[in-house]
Amino acid sequence: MLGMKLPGNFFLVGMMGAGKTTVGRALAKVSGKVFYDTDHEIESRTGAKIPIIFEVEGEAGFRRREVAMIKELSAQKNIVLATGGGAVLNPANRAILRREGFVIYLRASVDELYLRTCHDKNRPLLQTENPRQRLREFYEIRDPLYCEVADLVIDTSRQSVHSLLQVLMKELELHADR
Ligand SMILES: Nc1ncnc2c1ncn2[C@@H]1O[C@H](COP(=O)(O)OP(=O)(O)O)[C@@H](O)[C@H]1O
Ligand SMILES: O=C(O)C1=C[C@@H](OP(=O)(O)O)[C@@H](O)[C@H](O)C1
Ligand SMILES: [Mg+2]
Repeated sequence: MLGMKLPGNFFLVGMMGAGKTTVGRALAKVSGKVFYDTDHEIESRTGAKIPIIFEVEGEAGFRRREVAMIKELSAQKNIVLATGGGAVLNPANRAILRREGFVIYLRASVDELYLRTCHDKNRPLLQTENPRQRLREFYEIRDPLYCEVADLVIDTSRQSVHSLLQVLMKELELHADR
């Protein structure tokens, strides 16, 4: 399984805490692709962390940077790209992701997403009095959008990153054979 060559780009979508960044980095390693994370690229280009960008430019400013970054990165070949959870809200992003690569939706329950994100202060949209409720509201809106763009849906609840990777590689091999 290690080092398996699979063609094209893999794009990871899903809610905050789904594991896009973590699983994406590991997937790039085993599939021999270059890893990018839109949030990390935006941070390194601006020299500012996501919460600061939200504070200075608002969510709208961040979303403008996000769509520009997705356009730029998705033009590359043979990459794994972890998107931010809100990327699918923009129809332009959905069209690009569908067109330029194989889209993997990492799904998780709201309870699990909450447990994975509640100690992290770097997600400005969850810095509210009731982050679990916020996640629930986002899930309602976004789950259909993730499904709309996905070529593959993987349930990540109660699955370790290691076992997810094995499931993922098996599924990707099957898809590559088709
Ligand atoms: N399958 C998993 N099981 C348990 N914890 C996970 C899993 N995937 C990711 N995590 C943890 O959840 C947190 C959020 O993961 P991250 O990769 O940043 O998610 P995302 O990029 O989708 O917001 C991290 O602390 C990560 O280690
Ligand atoms: O869901 C969202 O709207 C966001 C998700 C974050 O990325 P992760 O999904 O990697 O946490 C980051 O892009 C920003 O805080 C907004
Ligand atoms: Mg991430």
